Amino acid sequence: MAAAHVPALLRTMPKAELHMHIEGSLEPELIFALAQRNGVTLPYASVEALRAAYAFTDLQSFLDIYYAGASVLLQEVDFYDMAMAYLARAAADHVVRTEIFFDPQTHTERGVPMATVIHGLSRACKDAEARWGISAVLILSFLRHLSEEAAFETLEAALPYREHFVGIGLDSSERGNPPEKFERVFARCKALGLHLVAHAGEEGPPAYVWGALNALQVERIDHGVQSEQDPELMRHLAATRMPLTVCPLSNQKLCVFPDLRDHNLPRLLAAGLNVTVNSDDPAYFGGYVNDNYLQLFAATGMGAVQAYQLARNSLEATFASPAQQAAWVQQLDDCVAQLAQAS
Ligand SMILES: Nc1ncnc2[nH]cnc12
Ligand SMILES: [Zn+2]
Repeated sequence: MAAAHVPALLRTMPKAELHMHIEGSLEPELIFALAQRNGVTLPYASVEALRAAYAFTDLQSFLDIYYAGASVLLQEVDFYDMAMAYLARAAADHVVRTEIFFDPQTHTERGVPMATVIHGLSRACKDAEARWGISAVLILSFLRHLSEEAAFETLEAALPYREHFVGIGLDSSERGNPPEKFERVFARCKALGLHLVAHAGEEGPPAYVWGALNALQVERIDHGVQSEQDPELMRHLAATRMPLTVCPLSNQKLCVFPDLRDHNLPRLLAAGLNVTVNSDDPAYFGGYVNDNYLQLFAATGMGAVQAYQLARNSLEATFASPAQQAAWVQQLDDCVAQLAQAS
């Protein structure tokens, strides 16, 4: 396929998004609308002033603003509206499957009931599937700057709503909060039949990726870009085809890589790792999933072969059934064949 057709392929190919925090999809306009609806006073005078504060130096500088933004979410309809706005964008980007993180502790700590959070998000997932045909499921994420005891309490509070989420994750401040801190709660979740994923190797060392694999027994690594510092880990990730949910624009905005041109995704892919492309917190990092693909490919010069591989990896790394995955891969193959014919 000619290089000129690669952007069209990136835009239209069926893909899965496996690393997106729903609270990170809150656009400044929606933050202000929800603040007004709920009578919440924001420490920013306008949408523009809020957006101007999105100049991050590292993960923590982002998390401080991200948690402040989430403070406008109070009612079930707020969670519903936020998720529907994201799902409309994802469907427009030809996302056929999204596995959405949510951070219940960010809300329950402010007195919002677990049922309010989960019912609002879950209803949006169902309505989006009916309206746009997108398959959407939820992953409950524990905040790693809080204790394992707090994670256990959160799990207990969420279990009455077990049918509304497919797995659990681990996010927030990585440095100083190694995976081993959550070994027992992950073991309990595994026994409950939940899927397991964790952020590791975003800013933290390769030892945290090993910890997520060995102590937490995860099925995917979220980020994992620091794995490149450990050749043995690279060989292990390649040999096991462990999926890595990489987020290029996030890594650029949080200064993990100085520029998208320096991003190591092309090298990870060339080394045989099972890499996928995702948006992380699209409202804060300047783009949804197609923006991540388009900007990364423009910066690194990757082509159609890599585009196909990344989309296929994403579909096959979902928690959907093998038959469903195969049907999506067939859609991907049809899309590539159609574009090749037209070019
Ligand atoms: N990139 C990220 N890393 C860790 N926790 C997060 N929560 C939302 N986005 C995150
Ligand atoms: Zn993340």
